[in-house]
Amino acid sequence: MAELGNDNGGGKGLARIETKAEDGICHDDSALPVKAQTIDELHSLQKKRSLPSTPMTEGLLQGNAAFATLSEEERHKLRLQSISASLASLTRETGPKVVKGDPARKGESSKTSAVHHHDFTPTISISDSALKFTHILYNLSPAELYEQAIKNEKGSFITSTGALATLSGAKTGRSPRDKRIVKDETTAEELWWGKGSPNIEMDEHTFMVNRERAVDYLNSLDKVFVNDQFLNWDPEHRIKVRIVSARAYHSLFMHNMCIRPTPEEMENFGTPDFTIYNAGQFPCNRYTHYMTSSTSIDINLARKEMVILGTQYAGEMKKGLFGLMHYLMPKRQILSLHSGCNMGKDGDVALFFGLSGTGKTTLSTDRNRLLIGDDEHCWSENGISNIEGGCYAKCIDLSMEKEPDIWNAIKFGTVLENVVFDEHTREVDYSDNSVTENTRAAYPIEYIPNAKLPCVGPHPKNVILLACDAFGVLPPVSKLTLPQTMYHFISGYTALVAGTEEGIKEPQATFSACFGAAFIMLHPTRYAAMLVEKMQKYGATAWLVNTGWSGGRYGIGSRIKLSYTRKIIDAIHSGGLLNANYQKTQVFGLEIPAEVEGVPSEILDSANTWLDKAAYEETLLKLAGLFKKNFEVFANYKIGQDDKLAEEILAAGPNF
Ligand SMILES: Nc1ncnc2c1ncn2[C@@H]1O[C@H](COP(=O)(O)OP(=O)(O)O)[C@@H](O)[C@H]1O
Ligand SMILES: C=C(OP(=O)(O)O)C(=O)O
Ligand SMILES: [Ca+2]
Ligand SMILES: [Mn+2]
Repeated sequence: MAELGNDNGGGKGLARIETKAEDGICHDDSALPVKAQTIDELHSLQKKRSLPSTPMTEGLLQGNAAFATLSEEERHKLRLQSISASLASLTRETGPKVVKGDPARKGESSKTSAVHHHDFTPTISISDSALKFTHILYNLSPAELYEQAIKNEKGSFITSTGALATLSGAKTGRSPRDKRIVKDETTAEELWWGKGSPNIEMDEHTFMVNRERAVDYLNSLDKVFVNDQFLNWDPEHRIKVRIVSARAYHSLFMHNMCIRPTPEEMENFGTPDFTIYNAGQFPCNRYTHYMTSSTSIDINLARKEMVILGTQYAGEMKKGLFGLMHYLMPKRQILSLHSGCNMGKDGDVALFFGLSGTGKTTLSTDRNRLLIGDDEHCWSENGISNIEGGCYAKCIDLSMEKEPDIWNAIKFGTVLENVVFDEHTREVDYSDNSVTENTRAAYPIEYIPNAKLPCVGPHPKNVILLACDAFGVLPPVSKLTLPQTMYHFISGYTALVAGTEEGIKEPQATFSACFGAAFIMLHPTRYAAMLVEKMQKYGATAWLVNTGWSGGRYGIGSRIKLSYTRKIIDAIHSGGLLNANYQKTQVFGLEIPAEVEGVPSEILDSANTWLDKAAYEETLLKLAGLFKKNFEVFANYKIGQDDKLAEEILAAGPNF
């Protein structure tokens, strides 16, 4: 065995290999050694502390004047106190002791300012849980949330394009039957209750039982995530929301979906206007009054709180907040809309209404236009504003060719829910529905290259009602009169196919008032009246677009090609379609154009596309009957100021 050296220090170990800088050999050794004395110190050098946020100027602090005079440290302390108060429960009356930062990284954070809340006299005896700390992971960045998710949440992986793949658990869609709204003296008067309404009541006490269950669960954890963010890009009507959740997946989802505050806005956030407690991993107690399953989504408008138990589907949070906006905004004469929205280069704005899966996200994301938002908007005196800061796209069968902008948005920072990927390459197979048909991508709106920032625009020129008609009888496009617009807006029709099992399944007609009955709080006619008033005032034209079947119902015909639908939408935007020759259809009385550039004319009248004419007639009448039956509940309602309008709307439905 060769000798390694000659200065063997008395058998204490291996001899040192001598390297001399001046012999010109070991160049890679010539750099200065690291400054750190220990491994821990070395690791502490890896992460640079974020710069303190920009000094505040007077103007930015309107309404938060008290905050302005405080030092950075005092503001941090106030924030922790506010979070502690958010997490107050019966066992810990003033909230837990909260510490900023990850418990796994003890001593690393230079700002572990804890808030101890035990200088009060407890009215009930302290429990063990009251003595523990809850670590708060406050407004973490996407990178930090990735690390948290991958370390702690099963089913979290990085995909080949850098997105965070997550599993939402047993629930992969919303649970509207498990949603409850607290009925108190005020909401009993204000909200829409009873037949057809999405608002199922619960009492204040039961809400508190569920709230306590959620808060106790969250407080029992070592750490919880807190997001402080905004809703609504209209600065006059911005709402501050706080989301407390147990999963990094939920925190990243809301980071993407709500409006992200700037560092200054974060410093001066103050008290939230509304708080979500997402304890989705933990079930509700089925023995609690009003509960019919282990899932409960509870909204208390008086307390400005929402509690989630028993479902981890993240869309529940975004749509819960949408419900809140449907309550708050009409009080300010602002119309809240379940719609996508985009704007042409010349400033022409279009709204896309439609139920889930009808194409709001797909069609509002358009290479040639600026994206204002894909799902939730407000129409005020100031024009249109997006409520959210991100998009939530369906990804089943997503392809680069058909939807390039959505495809490219699936990168670092994007949450990919319930998709299936190759275990080695981590390439996603968008055609795989093994987990669910409702696979989703949530990304910040700026991931779409032609997003309109800030997400606001002028009053709309076109209002497009989307229906995915699996019966295959509605025409691909028709121009609507104002009463027809109201009729179809209040009806809120779409028909999807029930299941994904083999074999032909009957299409299921769905009627959802205002194209979003699950989220509205007031009677549909209240929103409809506002829509009429605004469309008249600003001269908008409405269109009904069938993004569903043609040539026969589901199982016989086929879905209208996305490329044709896009051509139709192009013709609406350009104004060209206004000049087409129109002809009225039977039964529904819809005005259909003879020609649309780039679309085969024979498909424009659905009757032409069916081989079996008798089956067409029969299916048409069947659907018309379903419309009629659905509208019965609205027949006696007044819309707007004059009675004539209500009559006209009723007459604008199918006639047979
Ligand atoms: N003709 C069409 N028009 C619109 N979408 C279509 C069409 N054909 C197929 N699709 C698919 O339907 C789905 C529409 O979903 P999405 O745009 O997310 O709906 P929403 O945002 O209204 O919930 C997408 O997966 C899209 O690719
Ligand atoms: C998130 C949802 O919205 P949409 O399908 O309309 O995009 C939903 O309805 O659960
Ligand atoms: Ca939606
Ligand atoms: Mn959508």
